[in-house]
Amino acid sequence: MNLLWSSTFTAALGKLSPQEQKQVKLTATDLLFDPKGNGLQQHRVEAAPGFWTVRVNQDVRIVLHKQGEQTLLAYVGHHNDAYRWAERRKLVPHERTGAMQFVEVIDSETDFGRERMTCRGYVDLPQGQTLLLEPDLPQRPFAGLGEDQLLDVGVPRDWLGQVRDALSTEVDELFSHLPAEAAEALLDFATGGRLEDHIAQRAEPGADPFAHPDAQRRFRVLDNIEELRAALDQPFEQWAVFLHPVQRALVERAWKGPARISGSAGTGKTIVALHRAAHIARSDPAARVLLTTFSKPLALALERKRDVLTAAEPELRARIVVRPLDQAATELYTRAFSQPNRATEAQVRAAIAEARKTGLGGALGEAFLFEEWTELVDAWGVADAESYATLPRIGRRTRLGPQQRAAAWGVFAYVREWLAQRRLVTWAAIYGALTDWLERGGDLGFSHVVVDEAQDLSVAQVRFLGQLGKGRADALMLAGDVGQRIFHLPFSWAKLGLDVRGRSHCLKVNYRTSHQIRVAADRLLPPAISDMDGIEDGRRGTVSVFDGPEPLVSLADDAAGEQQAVADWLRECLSEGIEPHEIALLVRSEAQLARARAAAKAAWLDPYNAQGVAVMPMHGAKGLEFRAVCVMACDEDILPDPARLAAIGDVAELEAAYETERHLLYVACTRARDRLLVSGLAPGSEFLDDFKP
Ligand SMILES: Nc1ncnc2c1ncn2[C@@H]1O[C@H](COP(=O)(O)OP(=O)(O)OP(=O)(O)O)[C@@H](O)[C@H]1O
Repeated sequence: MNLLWSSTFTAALGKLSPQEQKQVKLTATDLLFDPKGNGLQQHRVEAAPGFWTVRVNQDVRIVLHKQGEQTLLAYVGHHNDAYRWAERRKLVPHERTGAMQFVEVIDSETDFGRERMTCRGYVDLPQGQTLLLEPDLPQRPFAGLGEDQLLDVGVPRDWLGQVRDALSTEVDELFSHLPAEAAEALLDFATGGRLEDHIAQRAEPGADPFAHPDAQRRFRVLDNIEELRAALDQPFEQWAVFLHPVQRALVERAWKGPARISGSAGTGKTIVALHRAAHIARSDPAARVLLTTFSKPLALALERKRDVLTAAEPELRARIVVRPLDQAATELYTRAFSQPNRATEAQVRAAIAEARKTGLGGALGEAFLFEEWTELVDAWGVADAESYATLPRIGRRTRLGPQQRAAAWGVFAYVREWLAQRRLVTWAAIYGALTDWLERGGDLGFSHVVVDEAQDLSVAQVRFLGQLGKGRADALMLAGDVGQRIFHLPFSWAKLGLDVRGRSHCLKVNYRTSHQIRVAADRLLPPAISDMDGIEDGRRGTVSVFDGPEPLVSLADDAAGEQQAVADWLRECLSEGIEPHEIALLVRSEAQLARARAAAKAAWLDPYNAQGVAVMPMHGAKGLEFRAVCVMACDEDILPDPARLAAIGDVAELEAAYETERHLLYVACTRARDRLLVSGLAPGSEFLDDFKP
């Protein structure tokens, strides 16, 4: 017998109480041992051929679909709900694509279409008459689409009429009844995209309908008891089991060099990175994979996800090592050389200041010299005046004449000496030494490296990774979004030896953020952003898989007013069942944290209850997600941060720094799944003009 698992079962299991979930797990495990279910009470669902129910307890039933030797865990719910679910579904391969689908039976009495004509095109006049507002009259966005076009993207034949008839006010409701591939295609079309971009792969005659890429995003074969246990233990982690066909293709692809996965926030780049690491380890028993990112909290989050993904494969887990990149580099450096004594940024700044006090550096400012040191001299390991004089100043915009370079070198030589006397090494020096060491044949200890949040790599890290990627065709994969670069100014990867041109792929389905929040956040950025190597990441054509309320912008006259507005919003979130730990208050920097804490406190009578809410600067929220987010203190003189702009030593970099501030607001807003409030003091940050429709 083959036991299959469906994403609808996962979603339904998550809605039951913990006690009921436990009982469901026991019954499901019994099924694997006793597939015929002889010891279990099973009943055919008369009105739905192929469907059966299995008794879990007095009230709860698992819905199975049986076909030959195949048993599919389809749904689970309370008695009447379970039967109703089964009675309204068919499990059939799509006639055009061949992908197995649950097709909903259309029931016009109780289902889709019933609310029609109570739509927004009408308003009530005071005297009780109704006026038709022509401009807002709902359209039928899919009326002009032909049968072939709809079948090509996976719309079931039964639903062709409903799709063509649907009014623009009904499409959200419509999508919730359609298979995901069809809903995504239609949503993209309704928001200006092309249906042709979503034509589904057609299965070969006789092919297994469950093996079709679109079927694999909702059905999974369970091979053994460990897999079933792992799936039941982590029932809500859909991402661990059901990949989008595009995600799966990228995970399993063979590359001819370093590859990059891009896509706007929430499109599953991290998920692809994780599955890629697991795929490599699975397909090559000798592989040892380093899965890395830039910060400790993000690495911890990756580690937790790795454990979920490899729960049934402990051997695999041991060969996927998760580390922040700096930690991995430190361990490698210690092994190759000795324990590094690392120089802090403050020490380097102090050395520069000292050099200038001795009269070095001419008219060049400290901020400029620090950037020149960090981005260029230190990053490239420049060791003498001659090399500096002829070094192409990649990524630096202000031109320096020979005399200015000579003056600057005086300072850098001083800093090098200052660090050497104290036996201090900078991060760039650590990465530089490792780059040279790799070039000389040093053994990394990993056969493959997968990097998440790659848009925030430093120059020295990119050089190191470039060297590492030269070894084998698919040794390196990077995931990142240039629109979320918040720590460094842009620079060319290719010029540093890391060339992903022709191997860069953009994900377009957003799993995290509601359609409404994503659309508003996308307005903060240009529709397409090119990196310094000319690779363009388009945001157009991205679709979200669910809807939610419109994001709100609230500008108050004073801090007390903002506090009140945010506290009201927090209470509203709680009244909707959102837990405190599912909410975040984000601010530009540490200095505004007190404003956020005051708002959290004001929302609760008992301030200790406020502790569950995450309050942090925007930078710290990178890679995280929450059901509800309030981005606070978006004041005119806080965002963009005037201190950061003032610290830019090279005026030619100002625009890039300004864009980075904009990215930061984008990152903060896209942490929200369902609800987003952006607040501040009037007139508010200039970026908010773009955020509003
Ligand atoms: N195939 C999938 N099925 C279900 N959920 C998914 C899938 N892929 C991604 N997700 C979910 O979507 C959310 C965003 O995914 P992820 O963090 O990988 O996106 P990202 O592109 O890395 O985002 P960011 O750029 O903001 O870091 C997560 O909650 C993740 O579990």
